[in-house]
Amino acid sequence: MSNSLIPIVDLSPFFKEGDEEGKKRAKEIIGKACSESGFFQVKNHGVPVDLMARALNLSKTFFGYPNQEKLKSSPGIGAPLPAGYNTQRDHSQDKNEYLLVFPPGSSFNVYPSNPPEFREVLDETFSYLVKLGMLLETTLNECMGLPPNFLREYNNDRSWDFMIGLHYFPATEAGNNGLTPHEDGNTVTLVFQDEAGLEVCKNGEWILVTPSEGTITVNVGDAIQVLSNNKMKSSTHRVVRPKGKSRYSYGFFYNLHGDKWVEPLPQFTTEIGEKPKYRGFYFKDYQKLRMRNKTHPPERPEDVIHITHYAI
Ligand SMILES: O=C(O)CCC(=O)C(=O)O
Ligand SMILES: [Fe+2]
Repeated sequence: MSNSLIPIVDLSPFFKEGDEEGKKRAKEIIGKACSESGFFQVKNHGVPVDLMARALNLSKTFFGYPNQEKLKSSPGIGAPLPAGYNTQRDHSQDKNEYLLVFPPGSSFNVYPSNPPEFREVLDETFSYLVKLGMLLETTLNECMGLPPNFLREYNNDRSWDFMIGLHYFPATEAGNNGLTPHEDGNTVTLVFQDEAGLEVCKNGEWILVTPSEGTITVNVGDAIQVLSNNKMKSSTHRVVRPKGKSRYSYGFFYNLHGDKWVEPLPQFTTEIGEKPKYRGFYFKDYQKLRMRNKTHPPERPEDVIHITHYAI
């Protein structure tokens, strides 16, 4: 396993005037990656590298606290997803604990009060990742050949974006699963990690994403796959826990507001004479079904809800 199959895209041309050639090159790599595996990495992405390192270090400190302290930030009710500190149920195959936050200022958020600077760093990291999500969405818009700003205008409400700080327990004799193979439901996910463990499926093979400082991995989610009628691929990935050490990561989910209607766009169906491969749905219904997979894991794996639930 190696990650030479996962392209690393230099985004610096998007942060300076004039480098049209550099932008074009980056877009070509991104377009190809999104239509093949739905997965690539980015560097020079505008998110300060030292901020990413601080966020990882602070989450290490937080998850190292006794449960009593962590449980002080247990989720309230009413949010689309449980904001705050969460553990997996004992029988869950996913062996991690996590802290979930919505955008800075969201009334759903339940921040830990310790370590004291954690809240500010979470908010700052979130704000940078939103900007990166927007840049990648604009790039995808172009790769998909959509009218300028189409995705930006469709996905114009940022209140359902969320970020999770994850702590995976070290692998044991009993198993090394961290997260079972899955696709993300949203539009675009950004991940950074301190230890290897994230693997992506390409042509039926699992490829390890080796962490390198300052690099962010990007994967396309189900919403883009549906809108593009499968032109873009929602990446299948999993997390394998390393032996003898904990693993920390952040996942940022550039999302859709729950009231958005998701269905294959005419550009990928009627306008080119192709049948839609999915029926339409409200995003909140899909997100709820996916959350239920976690809170009430079905006994039979075939009963876990995936995007195929809406396939025609
Ligand atoms: O922890 C990671 O590296 C990936 C997390 C992930 O895939 C997810 O939360 O959906
Ligand atoms: Fe994921």
